[in-house]
Amino acid sequence: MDRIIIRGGNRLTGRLPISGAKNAALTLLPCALLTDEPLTLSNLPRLADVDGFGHLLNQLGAATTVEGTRPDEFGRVMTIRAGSLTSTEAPYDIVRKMRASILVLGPILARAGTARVSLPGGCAIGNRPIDLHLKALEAIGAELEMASGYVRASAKGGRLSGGRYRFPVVSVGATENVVMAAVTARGGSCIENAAREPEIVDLCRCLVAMGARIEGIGTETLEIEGVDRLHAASYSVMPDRIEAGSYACAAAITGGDLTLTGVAPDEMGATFDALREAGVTVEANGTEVRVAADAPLKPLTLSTAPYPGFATDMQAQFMAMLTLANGASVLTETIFENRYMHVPELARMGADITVSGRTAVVRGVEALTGAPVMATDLRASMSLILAGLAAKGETSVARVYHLDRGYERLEEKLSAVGADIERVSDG
Ligand SMILES: CC(=O)N[C@H]1[C@@H](OP(=O)(O)OP(=O)(O)OC[C@H]2O[C@@H](n3ccc(=O)[nH]c3=O)[C@H](O)[C@@H]2O)O[C@H](CO)[C@@H](O)[C@@H]1O
Ligand SMILES: C=C(OP(=O)(O)O)C(=O)O
Repeated sequence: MDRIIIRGGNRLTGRLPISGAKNAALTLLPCALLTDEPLTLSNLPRLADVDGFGHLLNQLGAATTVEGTRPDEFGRVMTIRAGSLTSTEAPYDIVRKMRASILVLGPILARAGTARVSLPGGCAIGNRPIDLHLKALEAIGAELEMASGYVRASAKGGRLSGGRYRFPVVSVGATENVVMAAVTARGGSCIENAAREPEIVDLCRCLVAMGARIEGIGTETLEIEGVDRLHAASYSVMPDRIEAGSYACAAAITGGDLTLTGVAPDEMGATFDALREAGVTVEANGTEVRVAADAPLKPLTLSTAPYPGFATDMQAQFMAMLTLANGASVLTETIFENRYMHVPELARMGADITVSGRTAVVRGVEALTGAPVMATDLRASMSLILAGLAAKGETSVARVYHLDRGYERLEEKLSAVGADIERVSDG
């Protein structure tokens, strides 16, 4: 198993390219199941989850071809052609490893009139139920049956009817599933209290490029007019706002000066606001953003919330950064009940953090010290990398496969801007 070794203390400077967004890629890939014509996605990040999703599409009968495989290139272009579906089932083994596979439920059901998808179950960061995915699909004409850990969905008369659904709480995944299912329904749909994350906007724009009719994109009410069929399209995946935020924290925690390239600054709202509040310089110029810090960081009070609020996917990275702030910060996690697993690992590096329920109080310390630590989930892993970059001495981060789900060529990007970081394989 691989580990990442960091000898901390280097100030990061230079230009760092941002990849395509994992969380957009994983909802754009299943769109290919909605048409028998090819969907070409560019700026796809090279990540374990994207490869895994490609394999799932293959199992369902889609052919995939990939360009851009030169080792020195970032991103890839994948063309997916789902001429016909040879299977309508997403099995437990795949869904268990990659939770985003639940996002094939809506598209398979829309395309084939029936789908059988394993229930994902819990995961390290929380329970992650899918009841809202199912209720929203029911509202647009799905009939559901639960048996042996699977959900079997079918559309009355072989095609979804469309309908109205108001989410009781905002759900990114459930909004994605129901939108993909509704675009080819017989009638119209109205989805209220829909998630407004930029990744949902990316999804809707891709579907529109494929011939879907969607009004209200980027708002909490999506009006969808079902069309008989979708067609071929080419679409470029949006920049990864969480990767950009993570490297912005890397600049801040090392007192560095990084220019992030290939960013969509308008989608970075709460992350950049919080960095500025901490005293970090954030200057956007087109698709480039300079992030620089030269004074001790100020403490923050932050609470995670759906977009445009402060993203849960940034909570762990900010916590690492705030361990070195000049005072006490208060972080509240409102989306996932168990997303503080990085806390004991950061404490092993000298951080002073107290968790009580959903709230963590982070008291800034003078310095962190390197230590062997264990990654527990994707963003928790990044928080340990950030801590390691600033710590005195050597940090060894185990279970790097979590990072490989969401950060394209992390050690290469960081060493190019001055980090002393390497990946070692223990065989
Ligand atoms: C609103 C939010 O910040 N969503 C995050 C969530 O998306 P993801 O799609 O995984 O999760 P949801 O947005 O669906 O979950 C939001 C909340 O709704 C609850 N819920 C969800 C679905 C459901 O059927 N029933 C239910 O009760 C969840 O437990 C959670 O408390 O994790 C992703 C990966 O970290 C992040 O990129 C998303 O930003
Ligand atoms: C937890 C994350 O992703 P996933 O929903 O794919 O587990 C994340 O992107 O932070």
